[in-house]
Amino acid sequence: MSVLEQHTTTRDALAVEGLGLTVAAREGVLPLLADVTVRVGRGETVGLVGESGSGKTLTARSALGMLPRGARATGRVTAAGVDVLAAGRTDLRDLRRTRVSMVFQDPRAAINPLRRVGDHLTEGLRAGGTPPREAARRARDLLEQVGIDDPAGAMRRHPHQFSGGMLQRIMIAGALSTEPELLLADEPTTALDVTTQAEVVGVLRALQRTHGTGLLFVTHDLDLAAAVCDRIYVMYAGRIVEEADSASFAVAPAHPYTRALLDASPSVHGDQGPPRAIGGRPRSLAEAPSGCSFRDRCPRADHDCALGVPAPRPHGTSRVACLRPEQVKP
Ligand SMILES: Nc1ncnc2c1ncn2[C@@H]1O[C@H](COP(=O)(O)OP(=O)(O)OP(=O)(O)O)[C@@H](O)[C@H]1O
Repeated sequence: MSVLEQHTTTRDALAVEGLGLTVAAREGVLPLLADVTVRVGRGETVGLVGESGSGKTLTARSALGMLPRGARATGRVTAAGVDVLAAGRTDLRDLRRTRVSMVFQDPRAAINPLRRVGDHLTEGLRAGGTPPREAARRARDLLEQVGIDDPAGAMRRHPHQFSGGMLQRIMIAGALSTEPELLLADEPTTALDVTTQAEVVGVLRALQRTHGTGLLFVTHDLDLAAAVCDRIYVMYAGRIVEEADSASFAVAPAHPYTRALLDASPSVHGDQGPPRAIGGRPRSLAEAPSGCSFRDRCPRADHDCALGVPAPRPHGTSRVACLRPEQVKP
């Protein structure tokens, strides 16, 4: 059986199970991710949040088999039914072309400026065997769905003729053109102003729901994650430290790191006074202390936290990797 055929109707759009990632560096083997487990159901929106360098992008890219050069991976990554870490080049190419798409932070960096928008939008479909006329019709439909006026005219224009927000809408249309099972959106609105951000997120969510696509939404913006996602994973130093549904995430964070992130966020923490920056600086997995990686920045840490990496365990409606979780509010 080909790896492309290893699917059932009930499987998740994405299952990252115990993913570990290392790269060879001058100073030796450098760990980047450890025991990362992330699941995205079909049609579900799942957030991946954490400070810069926590491993969000590496985790998202693993779904496409886009690992850093020379990286060694352990664990299992199944995206749209494909065993990504075991898949060969052809299977990975097919996966990226039709079943899993990605929207990046900066649309201008992700589109060829010399090609017309229509060529960009139809290439995935044409590569999958859709006749050119049909591909063009589907692309115009999608442009209409993402709110682009005069879709036929837009198809003939070049990227520089659109604003950043409009171009990101076009990228979203392109990413969903092949009706993928999974969409990876890595900080898709960070480069946009706040009003445009809200519009683009609205478009993304509406289309994702219509198409039943699983969405992994990578962001450092907790407000946005809480507003957009069904469930949220919190990453710190290359590990998942908490998994929560978005309703309990903001009101009852379980991991002290999640609490600290919320306290540092301008508005999620509501009426608890001005934002408080997290003391110390974020660690990479390689430089994290032994035991719990967050313990040198954690107000609740004690000597037990140095003894080993806490295993994730249920806590209220969340799962948390902490020996001293926050009190869950009733
Ligand atoms: N090819 C590589 N070689 C060595 N280290 C790497 C490589 N790629 C990423 N890293 C390191 O792995 C860690 C996680 O990187 P990643 O890009 O996933 O973080 P992130 O959470 O997405 O951060 P940001 O929000 O800044 O994009 C960082 O410390 C980064 O420097």
